[in-house]
Amino acid sequence: MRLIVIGREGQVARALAERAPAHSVTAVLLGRPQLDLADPSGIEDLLAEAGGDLIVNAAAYTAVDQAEAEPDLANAINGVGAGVLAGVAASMGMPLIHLSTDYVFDGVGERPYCEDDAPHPVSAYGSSKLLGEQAVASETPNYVILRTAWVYSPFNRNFVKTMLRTAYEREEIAVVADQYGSPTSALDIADGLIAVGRNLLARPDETDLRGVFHMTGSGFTTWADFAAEILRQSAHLGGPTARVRPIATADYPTPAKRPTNSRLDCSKLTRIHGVTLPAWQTSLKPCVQRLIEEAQAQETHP
Ligand SMILES: NC(=O)C1=CN([C@@H]2O[C@H](COP(=O)(O)OP(=O)(O)OC[C@H]3O[C@@H](n4cnc5c(N)ncnc54)[C@H](OP(=O)(O)O)[C@@H]3O)[C@@H](O)[C@H]2O)C=CC1
Ligand SMILES: Cc1cn([C@H]2C[C@H](O)[C@@H](COP(=O)(O)OP(=O)(O)O[C@H]3O[C@@H](C)C(=O)[C@@H](O)[C@H]3O)O2)c(=O)[nH]c1=O
Ligand SMILES: [Mg+2]
Repeated sequence: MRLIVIGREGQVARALAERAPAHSVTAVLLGRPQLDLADPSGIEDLLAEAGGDLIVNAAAYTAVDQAEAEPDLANAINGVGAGVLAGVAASMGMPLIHLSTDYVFDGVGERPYCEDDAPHPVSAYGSSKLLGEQAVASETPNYVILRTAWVYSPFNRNFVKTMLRTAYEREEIAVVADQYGSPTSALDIADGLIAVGRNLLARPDETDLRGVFHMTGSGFTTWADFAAEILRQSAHLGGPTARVRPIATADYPTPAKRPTNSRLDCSKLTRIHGVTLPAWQTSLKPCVQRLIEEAQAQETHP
């Protein structure tokens, strides 16, 4: 299986590149400046040149707060750009796996969200990602949208890296304790996505395998408890640590509103694709260890 992955430096893109060989998969990564989703002319030529069995859209405008100030750019990349890519996938006869987010929901509901619950984004980023879902579904029937959440990895920017970096500088970190969700390792997403991709290629006419699926790490937590676990594991491994002070969302004002309940019900993915991601705490450990080792290596060999 040969994957064409859009997004070169992103967490999921880099995780796919790292995990592909273990699955005997080839991942070809395309990104800016050659391929810009905000300027989708010429995408078809680039994809034809890359050659592949399946397209993965792992590129997105992901700066949640910044998106409030530039919603048009977020919509162009996450909405229009995603749709153009889906149209190209359709015309080339390839399935598309597109990544989406828990932030398409308002988070007001009390239980984990299912795939057919009505989306209702409360941020510009969430709205742009919902536009993308709708654009993908209108361009091709041969798609899987994987909604994931709270993604972390050794790559790019994410909450785990922010907490470890902050712990080097401070003794206490205030973190919101009233938003619930599931931290998800980009490396686990890569493993799960490759399994989904194999199913799509093996059974090209099976409509049940297509559509929207939720895919997060197993179990739920809050950002504050996630932070506490990151710093507990770090301390245990000889890395930086800090106290976590649980605070309310109201005490951490941000430009973008986040859902209170970001929990996603992932049972459809288990049932239809046979994919279940590990418990969030299990996958966190090797990531924290790797980040600490990378930081230590940099200190010793500057
Ligand atoms: N991060 C998270 O917590 C979550 C992410 N998701 C979704 O998962 C997917 C992957 O996210 P993640 O790996 O974390 O993303 P990252 O923020 O790590 O990376 C995003 C990638 O998109 C690329 N990109 C941005 N704009 C464009 C553009 N105009 N044209 C081409 N490429 C562009 C960036 O390129 P460059 O390197 O050039 O900037 C970068 O490589 C996205 O769809 C995201 O919405 C869903 C839930 C949670
Ligand atoms: C850094 C920091 C954040 N927070 C809060 C803010 C926010 O509510 C929460 C997480 O902060 P972040 O900036 O990482 O959150 P955010 O960028 O909103 O993360 C989101 O990114 C997009 C791309 C997604 O799709 C979502 O699934 C989600 O992962 O923690 C604190 O309370 N204290 C802190 O020191
Ligand atoms: Mg952020």
